[in-house]
Amino acid sequence: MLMGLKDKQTTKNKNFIQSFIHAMQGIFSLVTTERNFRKHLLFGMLAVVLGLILNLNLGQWLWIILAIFSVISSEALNTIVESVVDLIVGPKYDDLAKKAKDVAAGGVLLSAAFAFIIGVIIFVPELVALFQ
Ligand SMILES: Nc1ncnc2c1ncn2[C@@H]1O[C@H](COP(=O)(O)OP(=O)(O)OP(=O)(O)O)[C@@H](O)[C@H]1O
Repeated sequence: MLMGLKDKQTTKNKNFIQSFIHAMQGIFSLVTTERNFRKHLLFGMLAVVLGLILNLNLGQWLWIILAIFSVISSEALNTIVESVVDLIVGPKYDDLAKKAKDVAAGGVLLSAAFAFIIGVIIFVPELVALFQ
C-alpha cells in the first residue's frame, strides 16, 4: 500500500516503491518548508532557462547540472543537520549544536560559491558574445 504524508511508519521500508515514496516526501518537505531551498531551486531553474536560450553545449550543461545538484544537495544536508540538532538539543543553547548548524550552513555557502563561479565562467562569455 502507498504510504501517505501522515503515515507513522518507523520500521524499515518494505520495497523500492516505499523507499521512493519516502524519498519523494523528503523532497516535498524541503520544497514546502525550506525557504532557502526554494530560492536555490529558483536560481537553478533560471540557469536552465538561460542555458536553453544561449543553447549551451554538452560540456557546459554538465557543469551547470553539477552546480545545481551540488547546491540543492547541500541544502538537503543542511536541513538534515538542523532537524537532527533540534531533535537532540531542542530550543536550548549548545556550543556543539551551534557548530553543527554553522558548519552545515557554511557547506551550503561553499556550494553556492562554486555554483556562482561556474555560472560566471559559463554564462559571462556566452552573454558577451551574444551582444558583440
Ligand atoms: N540549539 C542551538 N544552540 C546554539 N546555536 C544555535 C542553536 N540553534 C540555532 N543556533 C544558531 O542559530 C543559527 C540559525 O539556526 P537555524 O539553522 O536553526 O535557523 P535557520 O534560519 O533555519 O538557518 P538557515 O538560514 O541556515 O536555514 C545557527 O546557524 C546557529 O548559529
